Amino acid sequence: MNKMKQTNNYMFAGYDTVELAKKYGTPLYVLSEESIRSRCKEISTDFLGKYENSKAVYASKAFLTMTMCKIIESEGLGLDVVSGGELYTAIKAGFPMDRIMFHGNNKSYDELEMAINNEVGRIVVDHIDELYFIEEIGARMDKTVKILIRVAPGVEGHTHKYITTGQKDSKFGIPLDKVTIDEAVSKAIASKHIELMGFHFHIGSNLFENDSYVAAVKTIMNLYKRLKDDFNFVAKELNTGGGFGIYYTEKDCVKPLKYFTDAIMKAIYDCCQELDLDMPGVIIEPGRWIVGEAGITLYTVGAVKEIPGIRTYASVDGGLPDNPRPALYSAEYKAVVANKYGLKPDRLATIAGRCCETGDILIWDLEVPEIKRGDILAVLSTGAYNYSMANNYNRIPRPAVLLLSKDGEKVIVERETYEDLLRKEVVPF
Ligand SMILES: Cc1ncc(COP(=O)(O)O)c(C=O)c1O
Ligand SMILES: N[C@@H](CCCC[NH3+])C(=O)O
Repeated sequence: MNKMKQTNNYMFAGYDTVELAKKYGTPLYVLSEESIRSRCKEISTDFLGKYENSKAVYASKAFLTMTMCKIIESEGLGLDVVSGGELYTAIKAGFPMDRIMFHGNNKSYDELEMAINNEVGRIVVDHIDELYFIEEIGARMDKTVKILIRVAPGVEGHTHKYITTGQKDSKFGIPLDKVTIDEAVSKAIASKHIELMGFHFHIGSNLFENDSYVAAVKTIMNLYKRLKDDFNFVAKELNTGGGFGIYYTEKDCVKPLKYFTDAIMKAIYDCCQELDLDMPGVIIEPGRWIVGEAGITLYTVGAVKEIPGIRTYASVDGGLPDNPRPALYSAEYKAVVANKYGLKPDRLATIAGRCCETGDILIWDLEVPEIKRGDILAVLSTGAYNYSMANNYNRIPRPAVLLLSKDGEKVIVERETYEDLLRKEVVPF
């Protein structure tokens, strides 16, 4: 760590990123432990501490390692997992199973068995078949399983269409029509091995407005009222999902957590008053909001190609394999030339990834100072859905993950090697 040195180098979490690139190589995912923890603390003060019976679970799909489980555990949050692999990571990290929320639109029977055997806190049922599976497994293991039912509330989040989930025409959740809901609820309440705690919705990801949350809350609270009248069923919980947007570029009009959570809580409270219902315990599930801005990715610039009168491409030593988001969702990022941080940007460069894929462009028309081979580029806000969505396209090994804190720097995931790429191969002749 070198806080005092006069340098043009970009500092992140108190560390000189150019030194980090030299020491650990590139591409390199770098995470600030303090930033992650400070987001968790904001959840504690502005949501958990403010509203009785509230819970927050971190959506681990955004970024999950055993170290992350430890951080989340120590901050008092729960964990949303969507697969046996995510659950296994949590188990291996010793994460308290009663704080796990197990999701998934197509959980396998084996995954449900694994979840029930490990006594996860809640299973979020996404399809009516799961109720039959849970009942059967619960009976066999002699356990009662607490569940929520996920519904698609028929609300569209304003975000990329690949990351909206709350609309009626969605693969997620049980359709909200009366026949289907009534079948699910009667099955759940009749079961000796299921305890229905309430419902769940998740509208979409990277949202900047609270209106769709409020609309979804109203829909579900009206459902709670109807279920109370028709089944004498009182929902104890409501899980309103995650999806709070973060800062990627100047275009993003970021709001504090409480902009979302206060609106959600007010809408629930108002509905309870109006419909004569008890306040349910409310759960939120942020992923990106906790870890997204806490991460950056460092690259080394290689080939710089100027096409006169058209554009300059600066290719880096990573791209689509460590960050598929621009190719998948046209996601936009900001970046700085880390070794020239003090210099005024006076030209444009398009940051290209190294894959054999025309669409492997990380950033179009980034404002930069002179950029050349050997420069270090820091792409910002890459903490969420970068490492977790990384792949080995073109047989490119995945980068290491470095965690920075006041106590020092720690490699929490080692860089993959070429041998790792061959590890599961079997040559039959
Ligand atoms: C069920 C569920 N909860 C929470 C999240 C977390 O989303 P985000 O990372 O946008 O907060 C997701 C992903 O969109 C999700 O599918
Ligand atoms: N992978 C998406 C987010 C998906 C959220 C999960 N439902 C992204 O990178 O933006």
